[in-house]
Amino acid sequence: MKQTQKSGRDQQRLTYGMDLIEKKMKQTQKSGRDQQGRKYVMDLEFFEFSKKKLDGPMKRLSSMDLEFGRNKDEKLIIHSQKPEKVFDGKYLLVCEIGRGAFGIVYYCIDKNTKRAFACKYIPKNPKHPSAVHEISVMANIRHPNVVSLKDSRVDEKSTQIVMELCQGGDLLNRMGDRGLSVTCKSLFSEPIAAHILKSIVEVVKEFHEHGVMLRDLNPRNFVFVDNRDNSALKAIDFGLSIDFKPGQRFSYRPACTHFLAPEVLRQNYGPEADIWSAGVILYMMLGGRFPFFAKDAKSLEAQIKYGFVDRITNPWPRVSDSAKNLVRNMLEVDASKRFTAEQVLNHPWLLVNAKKNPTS
Ligand SMILES: Nc1ncnc2c1ncn2[C@@H]1O[C@H](COP(=O)(O)OP(=O)(O)OP(=O)(O)O)[C@@H](O)[C@H]1O
Repeated sequence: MKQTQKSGRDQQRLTYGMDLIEKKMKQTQKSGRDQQGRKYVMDLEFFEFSKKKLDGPMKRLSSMDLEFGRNKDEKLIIHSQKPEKVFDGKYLLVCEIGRGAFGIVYYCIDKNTKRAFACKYIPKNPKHPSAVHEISVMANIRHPNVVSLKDSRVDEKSTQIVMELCQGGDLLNRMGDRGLSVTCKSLFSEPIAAHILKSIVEVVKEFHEHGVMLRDLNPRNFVFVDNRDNSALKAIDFGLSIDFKPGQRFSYRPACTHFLAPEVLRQNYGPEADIWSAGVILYMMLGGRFPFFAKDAKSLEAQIKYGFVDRITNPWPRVSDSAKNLVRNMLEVDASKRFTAEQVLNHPWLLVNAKKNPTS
């Protein structure tokens, strides 16, 4: 009896893991957008299946592999080793769900409560000493649009962060699904764009009130809780965030150039730069493409510093004047004249549209 229950549970886990991988692979195939060459790893040993029981799933996985594997980096990897234990085995790492420059994020299960979470595993890296800051930011800033911290641990080898699991993909993927840079259409209706912008700028406001600048505000760092159109949006990844005092200036330049404010490129900036990055996201949602785009990094930087954004050609004639006004005030080259988070949240376009049903 016990055995039957156990294998039923294992089967459920396996089905879940397979679905997750298949979904991820389909997304990647559909958008063809895995420039980072991410590998999706499922730890089959975790399921404690006997060789015989694994035969079926293995066949299925390897056929998917053959179908999918156009180049080596996109291949599905079947892992035969258990990932490193986290929290002395308090959590089970099921499979990888994301990977950034510094950390690997796993789908994990709390063995006691059986609830699912995301666990970010950051190997010790002398070039990235701020993992502890990331934990303190998550512990101090509790907000409905900020992914919540469940557990954290720092040891001599790594930093481990267990947090709320968001399964709706990131904002950049969602924009890609809706034709970012492919169609000359707005990616979202104005009410949906307003709901998304409100969530983002609420996060900026909360951070700035806590004296923390996000610095790495871009659509990859906002994830949806689920796949619904009106899903809640949550900020993740605070590895580059930094505490600031009023008037303090910074010079460190993050990598994500498309979202950087002109003053960040000049390496002399303060928290106003977060609003510029949110303005770039608003522009993309309404305009269907990046506001600044160039073949090489040098011309891209020149465009950003000059700050001209097209609000005339398609789809802009169909976008409301009020929305265009907000875009202009967020993408203001002069940081001292740029809207603050408070001003964005009180802009008539946001107030009116964020009240509307987001599925409209
Ligand atoms: N709470 C979460 N729920 C679901 N997926 C998540 C969660 N946190 C992170 N991810 C996924 O893992 C990926 C990597 O996470 P994250 O951006 O925090 O790592 P990083 O190493 O700090 O990245 P970066 O290169 O941007 O510094 C994200 O892009 C996202 O797809």
